[in-house]
Amino acid sequence: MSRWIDVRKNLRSFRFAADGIIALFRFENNAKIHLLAALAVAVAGFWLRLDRIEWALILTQVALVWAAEAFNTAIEKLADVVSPERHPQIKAVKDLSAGAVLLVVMLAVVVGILIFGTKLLAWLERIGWF
Ligand SMILES: Nc1ncnc2c1ncn2[C@@H]1O[C@H](COP(=O)(O)OP(=O)(O)OP(=O)(O)O)[C@@H](O)[C@H]1O
Repeated sequence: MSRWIDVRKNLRSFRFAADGIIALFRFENNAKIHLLAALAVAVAGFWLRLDRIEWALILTQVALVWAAEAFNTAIEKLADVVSPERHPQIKAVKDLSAGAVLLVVMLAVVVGILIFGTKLLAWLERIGWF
């Protein structure tokens, strides 16, 4: 009788997924920028002492941006295999996919401003800037 959960198969899938994440941050320029941005946000988060809910919101935004970038990269690679030559539909597919990343990034910036903006203002007030 086959086992209900094949742990070895799960572990193999996990390794392939990890390979995908490593390739994303190793070879994709935009993903590298998003990684650096997330590191900067983490430093700012520790510096401004975010609370648990704020960390949860920020980390959710980081995850959304990274996941969107990974999906976009996958779609671009698939499109390049399906149609190495230029095609108007491939243009639409790639533009939509890139647009999805831009939407997520723009909303992440808004969330970042909402969270860090008030913290920064409070800090500036504390050090007597106004
Ligand atoms: N096969 C294609 N047919 C039509 N338009 C394309 C095609 N490939 C890319 N484009 C257009 O170019 C934009 C950028 O695509 P992409 O990020 O894949 O870069 P690229 O032009 O293929 O060059 P590179 O792969 O060197 O980055 C897409 O959003 C799309 O507008």
